[in-house]
Amino acid sequence: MTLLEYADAEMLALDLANVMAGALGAALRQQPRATLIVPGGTTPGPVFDDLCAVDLDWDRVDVILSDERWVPEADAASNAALVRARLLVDKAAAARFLPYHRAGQTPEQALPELEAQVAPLLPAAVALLGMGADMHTASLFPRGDALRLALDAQAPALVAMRAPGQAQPRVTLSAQALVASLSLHVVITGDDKRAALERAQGLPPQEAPVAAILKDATVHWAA
Ligand SMILES: O=C1O[C@H](COP(=O)(O)O)[C@@H](O)[C@H](O)[C@H]1O
Repeated sequence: MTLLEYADAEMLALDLANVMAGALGAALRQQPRATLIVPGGTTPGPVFDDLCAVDLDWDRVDVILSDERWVPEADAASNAALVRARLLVDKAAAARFLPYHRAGQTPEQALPELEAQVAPLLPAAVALLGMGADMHTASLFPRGDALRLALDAQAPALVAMRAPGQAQPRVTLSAQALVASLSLHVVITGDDKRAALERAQGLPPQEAPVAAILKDATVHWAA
């Protein structure tokens, strides 16, 4: 794991967006299309604001979520809604986005179709992940009902997850799908998450799921 510390969240967002754009550009010089994995939640918005303005062949980029809360996009909890509002605008509006939520279906019902669409897009050229103070990343939650499967090296790309304290069911990329990414970044802010990151490094992934993806990751932190 590499830890990069920034003077403030604005510097972090700018630098991280540039690093991600560089890695996406490099991938697009080698292959016809490139996949970008992005998180939801409260942290990545400023990174999206900078990344969406970068000159890239966005029409050759496939954007998928690290995970989704099983709610329609009109719901404030929707990760897809965040991505549409903050990333898929400006130059990045040309990217292709694959949302996960399917109205009228449970995650389990939707999974076969989603797996068939997502698996061919992996490994991703670039993945950006968030982390909660409880040491979850994507929707790999401590005590999640499918955590064992999601941490398994043979796991499918996508796993349905329910976890104590989480209002909605989730779908999440498995740890294997995340760590296969060619360029893997984690964005965190605040002292509580910094302390959680340090704690996670001494714990097994069953207790601290983020530990499963840290080995080759670059963690970007600002207070
Ligand atoms: O529930 C989620 O949480 C994590 C972390 O979110 P944050 O609000 O603490 O930044 C996020 O990475 C994930 O995509 C989301 O579904």
